[in-house]
Amino acid sequence: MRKEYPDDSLILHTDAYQVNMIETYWHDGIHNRKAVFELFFRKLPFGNGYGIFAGLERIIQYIQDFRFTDSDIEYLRDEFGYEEEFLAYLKGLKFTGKIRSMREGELVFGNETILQVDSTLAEAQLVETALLNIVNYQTLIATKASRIKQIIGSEQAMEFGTRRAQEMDAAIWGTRAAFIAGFSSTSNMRAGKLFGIPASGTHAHSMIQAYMDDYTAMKKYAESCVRRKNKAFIPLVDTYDTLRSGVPSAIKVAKEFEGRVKFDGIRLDSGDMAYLSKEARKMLDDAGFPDACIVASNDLDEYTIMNLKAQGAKINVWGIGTKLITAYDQPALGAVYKIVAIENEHGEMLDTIKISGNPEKVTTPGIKKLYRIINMINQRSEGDYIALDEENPNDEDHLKMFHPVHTYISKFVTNFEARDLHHDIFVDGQLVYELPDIFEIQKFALSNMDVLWDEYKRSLNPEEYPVDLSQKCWDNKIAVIQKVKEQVANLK
Ligand SMILES: Nc1ncnc2c1ncn2[C@@H]1O[C@H](COP(=O)(O)OP(=O)(O)OP(=O)(O)O)[C@@H](O)[C@H]1O
Ligand SMILES: O=P(O)(O)OC[C@H]1O[C@H](OP(=O)(O)OP(=O)(O)O)[C@H](O)[C@@H]1O
Ligand SMILES: O=C(O)c1cccnc1
Repeated sequence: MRKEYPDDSLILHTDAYQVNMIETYWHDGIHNRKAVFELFFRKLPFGNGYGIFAGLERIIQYIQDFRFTDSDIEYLRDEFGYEEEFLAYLKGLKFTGKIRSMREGELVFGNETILQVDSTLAEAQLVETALLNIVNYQTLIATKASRIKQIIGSEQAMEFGTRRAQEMDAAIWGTRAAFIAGFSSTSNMRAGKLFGIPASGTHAHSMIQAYMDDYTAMKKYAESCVRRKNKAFIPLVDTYDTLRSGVPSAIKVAKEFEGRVKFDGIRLDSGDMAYLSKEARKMLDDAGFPDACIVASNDLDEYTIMNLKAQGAKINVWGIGTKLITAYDQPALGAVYKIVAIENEHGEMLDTIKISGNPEKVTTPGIKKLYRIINMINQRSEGDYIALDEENPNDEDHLKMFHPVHTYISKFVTNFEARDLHHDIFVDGQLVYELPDIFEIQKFALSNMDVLWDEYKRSLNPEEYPVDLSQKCWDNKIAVIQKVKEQVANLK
């Protein structure tokens, strides 16, 4: 019979190759050398012009819990036969290094570092898989949610996706990511409990079916709303016949319960939602409920919403599930985690590079900083600027920005502020960052949109936002490439 182990830590939420590599380093005695890794993606998802970073809260939890439990060690011993001495080393392992990261809700673009891990080689390597797992999913969903929110504008977006999410973790962290990007609520009560996101909802068709008719069900539901704190009454009107039975019953019950429930509106979940919403709007207005909203749901995404708006649909609250929470049109973000510097046997840090036949896949060596160059006249961003650690663009009074591949595309920027986008999260293994509450993170994410020109925000064919290398960073990259080439040429 298979031996069972308790699920009591996340440290083995990693690829087996990470542990194999660490064993290699440990045996060779280089596991405690300093190493710096950077996490970034190359291409924005959904053809969008910007991304929204999410995932830091879970990363903090993960790093704080970063240790091998007895059962982890037992599993490694039983299944892989690692040496006892190595297992003893693992047992004592904790995260001792530094993590710098963007704040959640930050705007992020291709080929720029979201997060930098500066620690021992072993520690920095071991966290790779989990960090990518967290950032790839949450950033993808935050970006999808932001795309949808851009189309919705100031109207409310409710997150309804839990039942369709790729399992429970995805539902919880996905809905949090959606809230960061500007959604107003979650249907998931656990997410409400854990993160403080407003949890709210309407009801399902099953309730109408259980009572066999719209009016009876809505009346019973209204009675229940009276007993609840917020008194919100939003009946679903499309179970039998939206305009003949659903909306009239909703109006009748709302009148009967006037003053006792808050008739926030009705929900439409099928049929021609442009037509039905316009007709329902007239009926609600004529009945004296001009403030009652029309909530729409059913396979919505930014495209359908845009289309409904173009048809003049009278929808003012949008319930969005499947297509958001599963990132339906692009189910993965390709963030990677690359080593950029490593300590040698003399204690010096050496820059490292990964060369590829594909120029886009050549990494940028060296420990770097990332700045957003804000034009102080219009408060808009001129682009992002990757500089070597020792550089500070704020010391310059005019900054040359040039395309990192097509270098002849360049501009000089004056009267700017270079904002360092990375913040210390862990220093010497200790958490030094206080995570803002979820409302502050959302506020930050929404305010970031103001620094972007509209050209980067449109959902179709946005302009490419500049992510440039400083001259020194670019020169360093070329020099390291040259060095590697010479090294390879000298091989016999
Ligand atoms: N006026 C409209 N213009 C564009 N798309 C619409 C319009 N009305 C509804 N839709 C979208 O069309 C799709 C199909 O709607 P429909 O009501 O036929 O759903 P369904 O899935 O067949 O119904 P049900 O959920 O009851 O099974 C949904 O994604 C819906 O959001
Ligand atoms: O379509 P989504 O964007 O994923 O939004 C969530 C959907 O989940 C519910 O449907 P479901 O068929 O599960 O149940 P119901 O219609 O009977 O409530 C709800 O009515 C929405 O249509
Ligand atoms: O509250 C709702 O209306 C709701 C919640 C989850 C999924 N569909 C609808």
